[in-house]
Amino acid sequence: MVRRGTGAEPDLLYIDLHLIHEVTSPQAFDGLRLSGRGVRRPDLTIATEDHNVPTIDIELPIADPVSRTQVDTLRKNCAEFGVRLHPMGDAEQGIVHVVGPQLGLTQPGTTVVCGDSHTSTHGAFGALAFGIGTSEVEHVLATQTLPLRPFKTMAITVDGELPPGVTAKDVILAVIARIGTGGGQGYVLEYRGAAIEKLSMEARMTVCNMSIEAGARAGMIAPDETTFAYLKGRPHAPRGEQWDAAVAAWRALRTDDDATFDAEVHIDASALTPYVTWGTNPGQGLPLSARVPDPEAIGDEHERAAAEKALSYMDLTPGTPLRDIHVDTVFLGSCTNGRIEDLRAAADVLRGRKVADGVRMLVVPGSMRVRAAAESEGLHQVFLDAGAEWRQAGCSMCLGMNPDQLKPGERSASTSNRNFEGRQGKGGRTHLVSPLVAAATAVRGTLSAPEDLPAESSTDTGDQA
Ligand SMILES: CC(C)[C@H](C(=O)O)[C@@H](O)C(=O)O
Ligand code: SF4
Repeated sequence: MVRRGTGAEPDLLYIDLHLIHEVTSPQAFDGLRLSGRGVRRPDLTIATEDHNVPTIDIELPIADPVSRTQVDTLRKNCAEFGVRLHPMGDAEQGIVHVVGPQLGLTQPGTTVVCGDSHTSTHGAFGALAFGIGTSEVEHVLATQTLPLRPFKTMAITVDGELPPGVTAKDVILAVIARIGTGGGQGYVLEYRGAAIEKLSMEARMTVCNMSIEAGARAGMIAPDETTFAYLKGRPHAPRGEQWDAAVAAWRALRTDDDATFDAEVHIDASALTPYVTWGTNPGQGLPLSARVPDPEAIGDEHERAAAEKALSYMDLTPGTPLRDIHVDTVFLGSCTNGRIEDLRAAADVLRGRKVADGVRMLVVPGSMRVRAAAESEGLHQVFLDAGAEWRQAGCSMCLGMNPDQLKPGERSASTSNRNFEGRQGKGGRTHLVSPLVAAATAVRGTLSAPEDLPAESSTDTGDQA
């Protein structure tokens, strides 16, 4: 089979959607200014403030001078170059990877880029979506194109049915534990199989979001009825006849049944259980029912050394049941798990229960729209009644570029995607978990699944009616 573009020259891709945030755009705009260029397609470019924004007191000026400068610079750049911006407090503001899909901007068959590694999220729609560096951001701003060499292809087939309580987050943590943080390098991953087809769009985004944590630039899922139903009626989705034509074209995008891949991985969904990470990269994960691994038992020298280093940073002893690990912080949010279904799942666990003494739980919706939806369903009240904090939208403690950080030595259960050393604050320790595990952990104070919780002590006698 001859593959187009395998020669020395890269292909030149036209970019259908360019997402921008405050962290990776300032030098790109500076570059445009220096060379006297404008933004080629402001209509295909959209910006939001997410990384540096505080999640409380957002009506006040940003206290941290670095964050304030980042956000002010984005505002100035967007005004000068005519780029649509959703600033802090705006009804459409939020994490860039939550905002694009919810506006219906992310569509099947399109090319989506952003100066952000988790752009892979948008692949859930059957888009080719990947993160780019700041010089590439400048290139796309100036030309709306990007030179690119083809990737290798990897099929990740998740067959069977997920057991109750096992979520998209557990699927992707299990995938990364299997193939490793370098396993996807050079590949675009296609997630397929019965268990993937059954996932909602939000769950598919959770899976594709973490493709980058397996080393892949992008991950995708074939568009289907679930995709079309999600998109229909969204502000930027096609309408009327254009909608019908679009759906007809999108239906043709699926991978052929007889397609071959450069690599294949098979996972049996029915064998999966809730997953948590014990180490300092997203591949260092195990079923919640397991124990902290013993580096001595790891054959591969490299992996053994990495495990030793990780356990020392995480202050964990081999053999400790993962369920016995105490946390002091629970973070529910991020572009991995900060959508309305994630909040609903966690609220279902927390309803009628309390966050354990000594545990702080932060609930940070992925966007202002998610926040509004949660409030209209009363979820915020469930979180507040349980003793959690209900915040404004942004990246928040996913990486702590705002005041939401772990203190040195603090330990979190976090629904985000990276557990690197210091990721959530200098000296902080992170266990990556699903929203269900996050909520149950908040109640028990140690890493837990909802099934570990005693039945709700309901005071509702049902005689009010
Ligand atoms: C700040 C940004 C460049 C970074 C990324 O590329 O992913 C961030 O979003 C992250 O999650 O670490
Ligand atoms: S939520 Fe986290 S992973 Fe997502 S864009 Fe923000 S910092 Fe990056």
